Amino acid sequence: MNTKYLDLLAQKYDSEEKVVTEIINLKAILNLPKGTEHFVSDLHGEYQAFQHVLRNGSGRVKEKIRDLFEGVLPEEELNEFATLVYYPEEKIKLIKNRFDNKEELNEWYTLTIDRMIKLVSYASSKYTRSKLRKALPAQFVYITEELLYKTEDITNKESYYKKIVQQIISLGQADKLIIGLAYATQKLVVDHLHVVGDIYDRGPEPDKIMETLIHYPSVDIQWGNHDVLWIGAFAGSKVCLANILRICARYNNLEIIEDVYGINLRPLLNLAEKYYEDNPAFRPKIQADENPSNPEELEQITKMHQAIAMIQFKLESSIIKRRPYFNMTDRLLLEKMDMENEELTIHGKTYPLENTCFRTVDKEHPNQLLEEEEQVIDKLLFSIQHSEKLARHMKFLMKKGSLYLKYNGNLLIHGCIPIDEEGNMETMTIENKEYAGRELLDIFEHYLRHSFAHPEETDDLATDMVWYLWTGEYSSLFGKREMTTFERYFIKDKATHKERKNPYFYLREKEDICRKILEEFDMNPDQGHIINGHTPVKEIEGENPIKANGKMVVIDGGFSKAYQRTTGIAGYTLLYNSYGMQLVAHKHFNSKEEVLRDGTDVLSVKRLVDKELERKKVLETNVGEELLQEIYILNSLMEYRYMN
Ligand SMILES: O=P(O)(O)OC[C@H]1O[C@](O)(COP(=O)(O)O)[C@@H](O)[C@@H]1O
Ligand SMILES: [Mn+2]
Repeated sequence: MNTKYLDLLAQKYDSEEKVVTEIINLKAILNLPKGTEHFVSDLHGEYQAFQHVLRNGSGRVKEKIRDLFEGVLPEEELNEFATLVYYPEEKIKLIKNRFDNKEELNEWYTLTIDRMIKLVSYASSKYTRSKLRKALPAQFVYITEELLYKTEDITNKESYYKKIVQQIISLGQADKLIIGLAYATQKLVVDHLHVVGDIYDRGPEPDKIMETLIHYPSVDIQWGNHDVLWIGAFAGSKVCLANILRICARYNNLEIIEDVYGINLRPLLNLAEKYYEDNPAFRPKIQADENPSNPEELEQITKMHQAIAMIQFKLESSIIKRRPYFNMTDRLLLEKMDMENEELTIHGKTYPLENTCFRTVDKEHPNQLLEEEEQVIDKLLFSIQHSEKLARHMKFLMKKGSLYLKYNGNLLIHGCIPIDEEGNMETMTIENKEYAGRELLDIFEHYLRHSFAHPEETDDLATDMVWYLWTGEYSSLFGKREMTTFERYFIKDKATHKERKNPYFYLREKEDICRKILEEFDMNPDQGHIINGHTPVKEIEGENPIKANGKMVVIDGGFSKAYQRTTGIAGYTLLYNSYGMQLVAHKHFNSKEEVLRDGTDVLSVKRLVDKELERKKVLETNVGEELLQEIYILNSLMEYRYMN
């Protein structure tokens, strides 16, 4: 091994003891049970629901509480205690209101601190002391450790500990300690978070989800089609930009653009006011439980929605033309339609067009942007590329994200692996070279990263490719033959709205197909699973999220409120701990306030995906591999520095 490197390392480990201690520490960690992985997907801006799932660890917190206190505490108190762990600040306030005097409150403090200490101690039992210490509230590490010893039954010290707790209470620190311990529990029940795509679009607060992820100790992201749309917009793709604005208008979420990311929509509004009117097809979808905006505002949004949709359709045409191998010429709908008679022929059938808004479309050159439209989209692009907050969020998406991930033997991917009816990898020719399977995904990712690194390029292949990932036939994120956005706005007949799915979506029910895909990615098909998001599992219709004899798990049950009617539940999440995998189905989440008030929890049916015969250790995980490498290096340092 390079001695320069070892010399450098010796600055950190400057004594024999330090090296030895670290080696022993790492070896000990290798033999601990593997940490719990938590998988979520398709969050779609639903920050509150996501927070809830994070805070309850998909039911892990409740499970630990049950293990400790079931039969000891009545159900109501169990629930109340669980809620305290999820939302400690708010719950403490509510509980405190209940007491008439200090004595009662102090009694509650004493009891609660004791329970919290038991819970933290139990939740940390499979981790090292050092890990526990990191999870504890910094200012209370020493005190908490003292209290934790108590649970190891040193009864003659009883009064000493009572004193500590009393001191904490009388010094006014009890709230802080309880809050700190609650968060420590949340941190301890989950070791690593995987977000299997689609953080953005439809719901109101994707930015807050991003902030949460940025501050989360251990996380990775597999990009979803909606996420790459945002990345594309930031990386210079005007058509991706038009799409994100269109979706925000459609879901009445333009605040994200204006207020959160600070993008000025005035130019778009001016254009919209000039050319568009109210139009039922472009009124935003408003959830029944949300306050509708005032009528004037709704009309403005409806107009902007049309303005940006038309810009999108025009911009798409230029890409389709300059990239013949995207194989999308049948999507050149603006030139295919008969403007005079307001008709469009698709797959040999002619349909009337309704709710049209084609005032900016020139019959001779239907794909041509008006100069005004061009100026608007340029201004918007400038503005979006100069949003500091968006830059921070997009950089994080790039840093922690990838198109697919191999992690602890499983293959995580948002959408699909494009295959044909026989289950063979589909081939796409890009610049005269053929790509399929894993190579295709790798080249997609290569282009996406290139585009991100060159935001000044707006119509090179890499930038166009990001849009292809959003909507192309062989995109591993989209997985459908075409996106029928145009038809959904302008054609009544729902048959034209259907988007034909890649055969992957029915073939993934078969074990041999899943095994083949795992092999394509050099993974062990006996051990591995494929974990997908992207397509809502319709529990209502009896669809099973566990497919292919357990080789395939689909965890999109729809955090997105807009989709809960079709799924019947509010999302699946997956847990993978040392005992195996568990799928958790979440019931509809209304609000944090409801949980706080009623102690109701969106709890969670479990189904076993897989059960390890022997408890899995850190040694057998990705982290374990890294630790082994570290041990190897430390051993080299030991020999080089201290053993001769
Ligand atoms: O429900 P909306 O807003 O019409 O969006 C539908 C579009 O969203 C998509 O389903 C993609 O979004 P998902 O990744 O969430 O499925 C497209 O296939 C479809 O055209
Ligand atoms: Mn998706």
